[in-house]
Amino acid sequence: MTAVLVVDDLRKSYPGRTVLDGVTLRVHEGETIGLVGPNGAGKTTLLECVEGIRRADSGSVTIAGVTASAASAVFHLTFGAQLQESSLPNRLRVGEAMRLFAAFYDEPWDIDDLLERIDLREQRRTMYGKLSGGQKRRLTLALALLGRPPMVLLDEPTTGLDPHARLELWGVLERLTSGRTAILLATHDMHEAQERCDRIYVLDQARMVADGPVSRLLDEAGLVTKIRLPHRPWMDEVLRAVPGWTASRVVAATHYAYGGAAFAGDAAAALRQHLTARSDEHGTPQLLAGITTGPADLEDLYLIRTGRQYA
Ligand SMILES: Nc1ncnc2c1ncn2[C@@H]1O[C@H](COP(=O)(O)OP(=O)(O)OP(=O)(O)O)[C@@H](O)[C@H]1O
Repeated sequence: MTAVLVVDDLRKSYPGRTVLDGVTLRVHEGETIGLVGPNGAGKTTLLECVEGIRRADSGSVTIAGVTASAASAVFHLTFGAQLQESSLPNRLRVGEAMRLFAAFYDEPWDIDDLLERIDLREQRRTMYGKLSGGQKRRLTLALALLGRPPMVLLDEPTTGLDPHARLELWGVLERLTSGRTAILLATHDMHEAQERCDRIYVLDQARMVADGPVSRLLDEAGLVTKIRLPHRPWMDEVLRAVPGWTASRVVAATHYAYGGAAFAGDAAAALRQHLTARSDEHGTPQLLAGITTGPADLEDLYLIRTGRQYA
């Protein structure tokens, strides 16, 4: 597979703070890649360095073989971007915005066709300020893709949208990229990232702490099965005796115990056995009734890799 975006050993510091500490990343043709990480992890800074609007201290960024540079018109044709603050003048009409942006490109998308695909044909004469949040987001996404770039960068594109508007936006993205355009998506929505992305990069405290397809990351981290049960102070001691247990997370009075493949089969039964012994001792029979078992997901991996609670 051809790499469209190549980021190598990117470093960026602000006075007294390192924001990117040797970040390396690849996005290949047609891939949808998720970039996740806690607030302040450096995601926006990374996207800004990729777009050439922020200069890194060292390292390199190329898109479609062109080196990132704010001044290079050729570089700006290699990608489209929908940023957190993407916005247009309130009085600009939908059709006017399309024509304005189309003028930047040699072979832009046909405007009527594009309006149809983003379901804004009837809003052609509507001013940007009068559109709903979902319509605004569909329009700015279409403008990012109007020049048919090989790559698109999206910074939290669905944040603040209701579930229908989110689905509509994903529909638009699929219709406009058709599996050809490389997509880098920064998001806080773990379910969306798991469902939509081919691979995930987890950025935490300026470094990439995990990268790969979600199923492989979960497997490697030993996070296949999740058992949820009421927490007791002696729970870790009991779990250490259960084969396959890899990690735990405690939130308020709930204990989340994780395990790899070996944990999946009889772990809940083994756990029940261990707990039965302790339950008698501690008089907590309701513990057994509170056990639920299910698959671990990207949110679990994220919380464990970027949280400060380790097993
Ligand atoms: N121009 C700047 N000067 C100094 N510090 C900055 C500047 N821009 C960002 N930072 C700091 O760099 C760190 C990373 O910020 P960044 O916006 O890249 O994180 P993020 O992962 O995108 O966060 P969020 O998920 O909240 O959008 C933060 O601590 C932020 O305060």
